[in-house]
Amino acid sequence: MTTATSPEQASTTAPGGTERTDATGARIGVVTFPGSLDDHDALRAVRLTGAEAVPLWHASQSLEGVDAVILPGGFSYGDYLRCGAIARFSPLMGELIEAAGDGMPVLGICNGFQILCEAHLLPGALIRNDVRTFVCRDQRLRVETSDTVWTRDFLAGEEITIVLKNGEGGYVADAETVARLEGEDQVVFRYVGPNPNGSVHDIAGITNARGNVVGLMPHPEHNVETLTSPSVDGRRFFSSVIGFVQTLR
Ligand SMILES: NC(=O)CC[C@H](N)C(=O)O
Repeated sequence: MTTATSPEQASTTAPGGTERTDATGARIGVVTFPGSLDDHDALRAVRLTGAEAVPLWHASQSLEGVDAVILPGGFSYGDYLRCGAIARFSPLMGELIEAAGDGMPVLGICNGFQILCEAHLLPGALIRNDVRTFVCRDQRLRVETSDTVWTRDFLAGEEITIVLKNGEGGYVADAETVARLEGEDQVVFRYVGPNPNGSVHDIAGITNARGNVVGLMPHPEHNVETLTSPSVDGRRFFSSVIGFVQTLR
């Protein structure tokens, strides 16, 4: 356990640890699948914003009492079949689907978003970028709604910069689903400027109807420190959910 008195100080703890920062009392789990890449950055971002970061293993059947869960980016199961198609059947996903149904906050980042779609916690699918190449860039986004547990600390209409890096980021869904997402305020993020991957309606991220499950292709966990990033806009994803968890206490 760290004796840090601020989230900044708490960020000096080693990656992968479970130290409680005591800054907020929130416990946020990050699931590691075989092939996950960004789990350590997600754990670090959680600590940096003042919550306890809890590493969760995909083959476990316990969410260890966490308040919220992040499915991180990467290449789970080597992207075989389709991105996220195998990870969706990991034992922990059964627990996660049940917990999400009960209102637990769940954030899927890139490969995590792909897994959430494969698990039908979010509608639609992610397909190969229309440019047929892996895209990696600082991406301008518009926050379309602050009415989710992961975007409470943003203003609707605000523009932010978050890293985008994927090969299969084209969001698709049938016309009826897209109309429902648009009509029910479930499009959470939209690409600003040239569409980087062919996503329908420039959609970069969506939420379920309840606003507790959010998936997006860009990577907020990489935009939390000025040393490595042109923006720290990613921090507010984590502060949003921490604030939400605190309202439940
Ligand atoms: N950064 C990621 O999570 C990549 C996701 C997936 N492997 C893709 O290339 O689309």
